[in-house]
Parts: sequence; C-alpha cells; structure tokens
Amino acid sequence: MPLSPSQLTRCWTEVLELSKLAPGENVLILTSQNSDPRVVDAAARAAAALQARVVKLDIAPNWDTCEVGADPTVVSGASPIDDDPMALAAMKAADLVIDTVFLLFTPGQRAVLESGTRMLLAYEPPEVLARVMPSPDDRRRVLAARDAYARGRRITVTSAAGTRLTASIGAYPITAEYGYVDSPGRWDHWPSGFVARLPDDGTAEGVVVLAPGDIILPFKNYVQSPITLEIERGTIVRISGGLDAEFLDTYLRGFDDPDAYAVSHLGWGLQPKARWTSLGLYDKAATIGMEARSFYGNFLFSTGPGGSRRTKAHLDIPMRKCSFHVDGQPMVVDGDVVAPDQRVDGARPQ
Ligand SMILES: O=c1ccc(O)c[nH]1
Ligand SMILES: [Fe+2]
Repeated sequence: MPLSPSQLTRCWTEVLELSKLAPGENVLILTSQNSDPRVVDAAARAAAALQARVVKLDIAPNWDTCEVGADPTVVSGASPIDDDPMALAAMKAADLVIDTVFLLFTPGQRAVLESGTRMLLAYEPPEVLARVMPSPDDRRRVLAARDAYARGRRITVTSAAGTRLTASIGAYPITAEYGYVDSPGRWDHWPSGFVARLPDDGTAEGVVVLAPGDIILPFKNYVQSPITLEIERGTIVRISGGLDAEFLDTYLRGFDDPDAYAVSHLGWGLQPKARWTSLGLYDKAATIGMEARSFYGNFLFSTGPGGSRRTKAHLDIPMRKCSFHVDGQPMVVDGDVVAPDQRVDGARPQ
C-alpha cells in the first residue's frame, strides 16, 4: 500500500524541523519533469505550515545522449541551472532549496551553496523517504565517522572475496550525509547515512573484487559473478570476470573517456534503516538506490568524477562484508560497523 499524503507531509515536517526551518525563511522547491509530484506537494505543505515563504521553480530538463534509462545519477556533472541566471538568482535568494531534480556534482549546485543557501536533495519515492527517516543520532554517528576519516592519512579496504585496496587521503573534503540541512551552505540528501571522500589523486592501489550481492548503481542489479578490478595510480587498469565484468567494462568504454575508469569517492554506510534487499523489490525507474548507498556497514566504492575530472560516467558500488581501516583503526570489519561512536547496538551486517 502507498504512503498517504498526510503521512508524507508529517515526514517532511519532521525533516524540515531537523533542518531548523524557521518562520519567515524562504524555501524554494526546484522541480522539473522528473520530480515526484507527491514529494513536491508534501514538501510545500509542510514548509508552509512551518510559516516559511514557499515558491516552486520549474526548470526545463536536460537530457544527455549518455543518459541511458531514467536515473538522473547516470550522467553527472551538468544541470539545466548551471548557466541560468534566473534560476541561480532565485536559488541564492532562498534560505533553503529542496532539490527534486538531482543537481548533485554540478557547478550550479556549488554556486548556490557558496551563497549560503542550504540545499536538501529529495528524489526517492515517498515510501523510501518514510522508511529511512533521518535522526539526530544518525547525525551524531555520521559526524563521528567524518571526524575519524578527517584524522586519517591512509585507508585500507579488505574482504574475504579478495579486495585489497589502499590509498592516501587528506587532499579532499569529506561528504557526511545524514539526511537534513541544519546549517547555512550545507548540502545533504534525504535519505542517506554515509561518509565519502576522494582519495588523494593517483594514490589508490590494489584490487577491488565485486562479490555476488554487491550492487552496481545505476545498473541497479546485484552482482551475480565476481568482478575483479585492478587499480594502479588511482585508475582501474583491468576488469576481469564473466558476463557482469564484460557488461561493466563495455558500459564504461561507451563513455569514451579515460576518466570513467578513475577511482572516485570512497566511504562506508551507517544507516541501519536502509536495506540491502530493498533494490531487489523496486522497478529500476522507481528508485535511485539510496538504501543501497547507505546500508549499515557497506563499503561504498565509486568511479568517475572528482578533483579535476569532469567525466559524466559515475558508478556507485556498495559492497558487503568488507573491512575499512583508517590509519589502521577499524571503522567497519566484515561489513559490521565497529567504531564505538559510529555503531548502533543491535544493528546487524547485511
Ligand atoms: O547522495 C549521494 C548520491 C549519489 C552520490 O554519488 C553521492 N551521494
Ligand atoms: Fe557517488
């Protein structure tokens, strides 16, 4: 059964209160053809009920020939607002922008955040939003993970399946996603619950073995047969395995861009409300897979953009049963969060 509009409005009210939305603040809801009207309506009702001034800005969609399928995460790095003076001016004038279009990794988003506007991305369907409600404890644990990651200089990721990845860290900021925007200039994504950061350029080395059950987004399938990624100087230099490996390699080759093979943000999932199995129950166009990116204890590997790289090809690859160490300190062991200030009692690896 679907979520009722009043339930979704109550979820929005809770998230906007966590986002410290105050009476008289200006809220802009960014919409386009790919926005979910149920999400837009509930957000507008909740913001108005909190006595904010609410406007909706509808922008023309931008389609790229590389965009296969309906998922806006397939092609990253550009949006219709990047050079739109009207949209940028309106979004900079807002105190809080609700993005139902998916601007992530775009110049337009960066410009709006630098103006002090806070921005909350909300693209998942109502039931996923309601299942993975953010909380102050999620924020506490994600920020503890961010602080541990920030203190580090080297990371090591291993798994029984054969993953042996090392990298230096420190040059790039950490994205700490806990699902609401409670300070000026902050960006977040509801639903979420993970940390991610780029390794220092050219330092990721080793082997990443995608095991059956690991997920490749935006393919939105569970890997059936092992895929071995050999990584040298921050780039995947060889992909081997069976049909899954051939599909992955052919997909990346389709972008005709060497940066498509670069290692992108690396991190780990901290959201016990997100389910590894959820993706198997949805049609591919129905979700962008945030429960997969966020599930508790995952290793979130990814490829493509970051630093000076502007490639359109971005894959997020949440993996199970990995161990993630920062300067030898265990954050996750065999898919279970072990850092005392990050773990949730009773939460189980998935
Ligand atoms: O929330 C997100 C979503 C996608 C992504 O690549 C990063 N963070
Ligand atoms: Fe990503």
